[in-house]
Amino acid sequence: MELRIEDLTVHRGGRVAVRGVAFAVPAGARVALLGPNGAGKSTLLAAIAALVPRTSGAVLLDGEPAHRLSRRTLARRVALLEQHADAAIALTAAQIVELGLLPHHRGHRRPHDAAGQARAALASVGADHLADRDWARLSGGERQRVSVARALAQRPALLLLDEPTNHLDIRAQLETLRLVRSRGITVVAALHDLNHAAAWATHVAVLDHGGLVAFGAPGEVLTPALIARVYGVTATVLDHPGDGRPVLALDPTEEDS
Ligand SMILES: Nc1ncnc2c1ncn2[C@@H]1O[C@H](COP(=O)(O)OP(=O)(O)OP(=O)(O)O)[C@@H](O)[C@H]1O
Repeated sequence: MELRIEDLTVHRGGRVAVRGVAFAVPAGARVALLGPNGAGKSTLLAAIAALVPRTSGAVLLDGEPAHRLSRRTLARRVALLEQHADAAIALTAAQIVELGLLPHHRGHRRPHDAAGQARAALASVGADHLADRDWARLSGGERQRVSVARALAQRPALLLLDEPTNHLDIRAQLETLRLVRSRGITVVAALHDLNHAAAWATHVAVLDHGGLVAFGAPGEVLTPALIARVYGVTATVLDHPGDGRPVLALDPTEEDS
């Protein structure tokens, strides 16, 4: 799905959280959404999914304004993995994943192979062993894997991920990013790890105080000057000895250390 964001402004709690953001990516792009805490990443993701109202501007999904689509149509096309999953739900992991199939139900009928689809989605994130466990009793990382499975079970054309590697061990982080890449769908992921962004994304969008301060290919955007300006961190960009992709070595700047 092609994603186009036009001059998008969003208020939260009476303050501007996203300010005049505009960028466009073709179908199949992987966008790493970067920026310090409070920069507006979660708000932008929620606004793309039309879960928070826009103040002005537009989100176009394959050219159609998202705010004109019905909830059900949106849910069939766009999945959002939120940052903080609600733990207080009395369902098993498999039942949580089945919730991802809801937009594809016909009327009130659940697909006949819903359980199989849920198990397959769990298996794809290496979490089939969790299927019958209580969601509320899973560890943070286990819950994160199940949430990714639920989002994939939704079969979206646009996948929005808010810190998808949160709580995951390093292997699970890399596998999760590889898994969503293998789907070939458009993905926008808020990330804090600049090296994950450099290795995984086709495009990088950097937010600061709600505004878009840089957008482009990772190698063009993730410069020491940009990283110092936005994060107050000294970066040295190295070439990965294997494939030459940029690898960032990071240190706090003098005044922040
Ligand atoms: N529900 C809300 N009500 C009021 N203000 C909010 C709400 N959610 C976010 N904000 C404010 O909007 C701004 C952007 O927050 P947002 O969560 O989008 O940032 P973020 O880049 O995702 O941050 P983080 O990296 O810490 O998750 C912040 O100033 C935040 O305090």
